[in-house]
Parts: sequence; structure tokens; C-alpha cells
Amino acid sequence: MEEVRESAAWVALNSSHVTIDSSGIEKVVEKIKGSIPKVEWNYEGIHYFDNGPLTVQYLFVLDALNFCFWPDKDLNYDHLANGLKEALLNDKSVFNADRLQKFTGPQLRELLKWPRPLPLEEERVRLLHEVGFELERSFEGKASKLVESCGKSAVKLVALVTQHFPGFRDHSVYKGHQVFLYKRAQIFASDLWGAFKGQGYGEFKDISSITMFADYIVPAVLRQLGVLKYSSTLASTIEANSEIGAGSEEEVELRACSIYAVEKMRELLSIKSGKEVLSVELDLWLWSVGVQCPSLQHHRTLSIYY
Ligand SMILES: Nc1nc2c(c(CN[C@H]3C=C[C@H](O)[C@@H]3O)cn2[C@@H]2O[C@H](COP(=O)(O)O)[C@@H](O)[C@H]2O)c(=O)[nH]1
Repeated sequence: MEEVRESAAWVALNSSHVTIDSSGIEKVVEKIKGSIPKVEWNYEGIHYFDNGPLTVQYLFVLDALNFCFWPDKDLNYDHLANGLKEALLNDKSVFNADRLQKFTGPQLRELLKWPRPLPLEEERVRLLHEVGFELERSFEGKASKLVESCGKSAVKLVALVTQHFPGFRDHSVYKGHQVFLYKRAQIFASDLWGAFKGQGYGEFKDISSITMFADYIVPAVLRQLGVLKYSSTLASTIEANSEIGAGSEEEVELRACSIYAVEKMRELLSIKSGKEVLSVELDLWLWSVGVQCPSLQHHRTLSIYY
């Protein structure tokens, strides 16, 4: 994901509100004694898995909806992953491309057993329709065909997903520069890799190309670890739980500096351990630390991207 790495580095070098503390990175690497605490993909036991194409369909639908839970304080990612899993266990055809195109808000809510409207519900439904429509038009209705056409390349998969599905085109313009973040497209590749344990639909010869997934949890963890520092205005905005506009300098810096910081951490860990460390492994560890810390304050941006 050269365009993600390069544009994130550009933001980090030109940022006004967020800085990366390299001594903070060194301290984290020391604290974990040079190796990333191992976190199993699906350590929570909330994902559907049958080792076949239906799992790929499930993960694609999951990552199409994998954003913006915080406006409902009782809702989180687990509800989505588990709700979609239960729905699939009840009805194997629930995520068929033709059915995805017909979902309504109340039906999605019912599927997830959620008693009130979901955050950005209209957008969630629109994105489901988009996924169903384009899968049917270009991939025989099957996300597994999409993955098969990538020749075991995660880079190709991210490119194909962002080309075919506009909802996955997570990018921004920062100080006149186009910045690529591709959170949900990259996490889809990583989820396949994690779920299928690097085999079959999860085999990618270039998984090391994927960066961390710039969400609202990992930046907060990096700050807590002393890796990211915020300007006093940004810090007070986050502490006051005030919203930060999508595409604002602050928002892009929070996300891009997280990507750059994790790349720096990965480089240092690779040197110290003498073996290649993956950003996806660092991401899962950092994310799991964040979601197990309920007092963690994160930035709030209404966005369909994360
Ligand atoms: N960077 C990063 N962000 C991630 C994930 C995941 C889930 N990954 C699964 C894959 C295997 C594991 O077993 C995990 O279950 C969700 N998110 C993001 O977090 C936010 C939700 O937070 P909260 O409101 O507290 O549930 C939201 O932006 C969501 O998009 C990740 O792995 N990395």
C-alpha cells in the first residue's frame, strides 16, 4: 500500500496538531521486550467461520459496515460481528447479493437485534445495496470470486475493492494533498488472513504491505502509550467529547500519524527482533488493548470509513 504509506508520511511531516514522539516508540518497544504480545484473530469468538466462500461473503459484509459505532454508547463492533454471524447461522442466504440490494434500515436493525436506529443507518443500508449490486454485476454475486481474482495479493485486493466499491474509497485531501487511508479495504484483507490463518482465501504473499487500520481506537491507544502527542486545543476537543469534522486537518492527522507511527514501530521491532514484523499484528494488539480499556477517550468523527 505504497500510496497509504507515502501519503501518511507526508501528513506526519507536515502536521500541525499531532506529533509523533520517537522516544515514545522506543519505550513501547522496550516495554514489550521487542516482541508483540500475541493476540489471536477472533479472540472474542464473535465471528462466523466455516472455512469456505460463505465466510468471505460474511467478512465482506462485515467490513462494509465496520464503522462509526460510538454515537450509540451501547453499541460496538462486537454487536455487528456477532449479529451478522447469528443471522448467517439462521439463514445461509441472508447475504446473497440479491438480498443485500433489498435491505431496509428496520430490517438491518432487526437482523442485528438492535432496538433503535443504528448510527448512520441510511448510509449502512446504501453501502449494503452497493455491495450487493457490484458483487452481482462483476463477481457472480460472490465476494469469494473477488478474492480469487487477486492472485494471492493483498495489494491487488485493496485496489480491486476500492475500484469497484466507492464506499471503500477512504481518502481525504489534506493541505492540498490527496491522502489514502483505506481502512475498511485493508481490514478486509487482514480479516481474511486472520480468519483463514494465511491459507486458502486468506493466503497473501504480500500481507506485509498492509498498514494499520486508521480507526478511532488505535490513535487513542498510541496517545496513551506516549507515541502520539496532541496540541492543547485538540486534546481539549477530545476530552470534551466534541465532534471533529470528517476531512478536517485534525482528523486526517490523527489517522495518518497513527499509520506512520505504527510503521516506525514496526521498523524498530523488525530491527530488534531480526525478523519481519507485520503492521497487521501490531494493529490487532493495539486495538485489543484499546477496546479493553473502557475509560479510553477517542476522537469522534461521523464517518462511513471507520
Ligand atoms: N484498527 C483496528 N480497528 C478495528 C478493528 C476491529 C475489529 N477487528 C477484528 C478482527 C479480529 C479481531 O478479533 C477483531 O474483532 C474494529 N475496528 C474499529 O474499531 C472501532 C470500533 O470500536 P468500538 O466502538 O469500541 O467497538 C471502529 O472504528 C472499528 O472499525 C481492528 O482489528 N483494528
